[in-house]
Amino acid sequence: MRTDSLRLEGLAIGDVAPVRQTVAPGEILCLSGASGSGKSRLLRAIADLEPHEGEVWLGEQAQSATPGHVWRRAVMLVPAESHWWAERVGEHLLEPETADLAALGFERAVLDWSVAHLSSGEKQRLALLRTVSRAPSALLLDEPTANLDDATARRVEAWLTERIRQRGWPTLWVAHDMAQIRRVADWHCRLVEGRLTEERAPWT
Ligand SMILES: Nc1ncnc2c1ncn2[C@@H]1O[C@H](COP(=O)(O)OP(=O)(O)OP(=O)(O)O)[C@@H](O)[C@H]1O
Repeated sequence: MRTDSLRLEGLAIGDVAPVRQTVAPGEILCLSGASGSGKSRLLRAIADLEPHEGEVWLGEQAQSATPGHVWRRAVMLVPAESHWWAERVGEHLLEPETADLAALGFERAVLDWSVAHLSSGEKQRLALLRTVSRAPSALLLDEPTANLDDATARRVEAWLTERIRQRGWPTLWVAHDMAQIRRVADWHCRLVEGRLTEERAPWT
C-alpha cells in the first residue's frame, strides 16, 4: 500500500492557470471539461511529457529533481491512445495476474495475441492492465473507458477503482460521464476557461 500523495504546486500549461491540488493515496480526482480545455495537456505536464510551470511532488520526491523516465515509472500516464512497441501482447505485460485478466474479460491466451489485431477497446483494457502490472506509485488516466460499451466500461471501472483503493495510488481520472464521475470520484474538478472548479460529494 502506497502512502505518498501527489501534489500539484502552481502547475500551469498552455491556457490552464496555475493549479494547486493534492490527491491523497488511494484517492480519485476526476477531471472533466469541454473538448480542448486542456485536460490531456495537464496530465502530460504531470507526467513530465511537456514543458510547464510549477512543480509536482510525489511524497517528498520533486518532479524537477527526477529524470523524466524515472518519474514516469512512478507517475504513470495511460493516454487515450496507447502506444505499443512489441509484436505480442505478452511482451508488454509483467506477469499479469489471471484474476486481473479475467476481470478485464481476457483469458491467458491473450498474451500470445498480436497487438496489430487488437480492437481499440481491447487495446484500451490491455493498456490499463500493462500499467497496473508495472506497479506505479500514482496513476493518470485519460478517459480510461472511452472505447468501451457500457457493460464493459462498468466492469473495467469497478476493477480499476478496487485496485486504486487497494494499492493506494493517488489518481487523476479524466471522464466526461457524470454518472461515472459520481460512481468513482472522491472529488471532481471541472476545467472551465483555464480554471479548475472543485465539487465534492454529495454530487449536485
Ligand atoms: N503541444 C502542444 N502545444 C500547444 N498547444 C497544444 C499542444 N497540445 C495540445 N495543444 C492544444 O491545447 C488545447 C488543449 O488540448 P488537450 O488535448 O489538453 O484538450 P482536452 O481537454 O484533453 O480535449 P479532449 O477532451 O478533446 O481530449 C487544444 O486547443 C490543443 O490544440
